[in-house]
Amino acid sequence: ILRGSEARPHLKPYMASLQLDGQHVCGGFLIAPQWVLSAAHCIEETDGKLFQVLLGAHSLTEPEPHKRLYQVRAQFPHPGSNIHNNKDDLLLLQLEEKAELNSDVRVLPFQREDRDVAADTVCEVAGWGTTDHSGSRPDRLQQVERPVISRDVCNHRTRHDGTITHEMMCTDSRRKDTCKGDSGGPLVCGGVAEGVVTAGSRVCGNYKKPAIYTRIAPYAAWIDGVMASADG
Ligand SMILES: O=C(O)c1[nH]c2ccc(F)cc2c1NC(=O)[C@H]1C[C@@H]1c1ccccc1
Repeated sequence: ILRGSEARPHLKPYMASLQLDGQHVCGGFLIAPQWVLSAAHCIEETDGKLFQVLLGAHSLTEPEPHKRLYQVRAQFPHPGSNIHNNKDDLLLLQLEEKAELNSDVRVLPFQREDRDVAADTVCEVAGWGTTDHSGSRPDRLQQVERPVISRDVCNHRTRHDGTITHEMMCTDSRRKDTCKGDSGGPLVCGGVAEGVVTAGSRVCGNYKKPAIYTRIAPYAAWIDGVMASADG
């Protein structure tokens, strides 16, 4: 998160850190007791290893009352996701067991109505991603508020030039922005997850390249289907 601020500890109890060998790779969030939603690009360099999911955390390193690292039983990248573009950039992770829900670990509802969030709506996004252009990595969860920009503005040829589909949305990236390591985290508007930070490589903090999110509503049926099939 560029030019944001430290989140109030444990006030975003849905936040997850996807880790490999104890290292934060991407964000994610709890959508059900045994399920975390993130971005498919995040598995590109895991060469088949499963993530571990840290829940209940504010600091990535300090001991905290409800902090717990969960093993992942299975990972389900959206079948349409690929390394060449940002399409269908969603990843579902089934935890080895149901997360223990408490004041620091909570499910976040996601939008099921497929309707664009109005431009200028101010949403919030959080993560343990880079906080400056030298690539500093924070220990504690950061957050920032960003206004939604319309798909037409985001698709302008000087911005993302027509690559933003109906299944994507954008927020203004002038100065304050998401950045590497924030991908997979939720864009929260009015207390509901509307988008997932895309994980394709992207310049951060440049107003000419707005932040891109995968809208969640268009994928509600896919999400429900995977959870139902895997839960048995
Ligand atoms: O965050 C992303 O957009 C993104 N997209 C990817 C694609 C492949 C992939 F193998 C990884 C990623 C990845 N995450 C990262 O590189 C994370 C490791 C870097 C990081 C930044 C800040 C703080 C901690 C760790």
